[in-house]
Amino acid sequence: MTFELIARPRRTVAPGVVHVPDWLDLDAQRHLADACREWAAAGPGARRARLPSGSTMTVAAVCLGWHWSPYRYSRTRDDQDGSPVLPLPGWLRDLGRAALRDAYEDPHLTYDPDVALVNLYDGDARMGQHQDREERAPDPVVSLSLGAACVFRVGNTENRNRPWTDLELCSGDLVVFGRENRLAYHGVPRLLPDRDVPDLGLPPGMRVNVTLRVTDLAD
Ligand SMILES: O=C(O)CCC(=O)C(=O)O
Ligand SMILES: [Fe+2]
Repeated sequence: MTFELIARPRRTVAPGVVHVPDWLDLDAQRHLADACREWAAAGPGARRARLPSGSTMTVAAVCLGWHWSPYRYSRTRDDQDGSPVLPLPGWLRDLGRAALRDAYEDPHLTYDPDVALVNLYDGDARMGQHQDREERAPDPVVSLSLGAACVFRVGNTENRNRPWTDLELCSGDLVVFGRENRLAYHGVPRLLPDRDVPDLGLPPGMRVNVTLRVTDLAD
């Protein structure tokens, strides 16, 4: 298997939006992928959420800390069997804080995410342009990608349309979006299944994305 020989540079895509390629080394990717596999298999498992329009998302997801279903958070898996949401482990919160500090190049930033969404993409799965706006806190979103590469589209804060910037996210990449672009529309228009992928024990062609956020909600 061949890998990129030329390092991809870190990039500030827009104010508050930073892409750090290869932020997770291979061991860290394997550790996170193993955990995602366990979360996706626990209890009622990952599910493709139903949208208010009646259609079903093509991405399957499992949540930690708070259960997100379109378009609200709850402590129980309300669109599944009603069981309690899985806990958000401290090590993942710490990983998110380290990611944010690296992306924003400020080792003193505080960041206490209380929710993680684990998204599982395969085949034709995609995610339309949307805002992450069910959170009460203004803190950034931290996104970690594993497995198959994809196009990640970062748009503007006004609407789903242009201007936008398309990034290629590969396994181990970090994206942070916050500050004046915390509410930027974003999405995943397609996977890039032809790219080389490190062996993380994921099914062939699968992409996993973990986003950490601060809802600041109370029970
Ligand atoms: O899969 C991604 O990279 C983005 C996921 C996302 O936007 C979300 O979970 O709200
Ligand atoms: Fe999102």
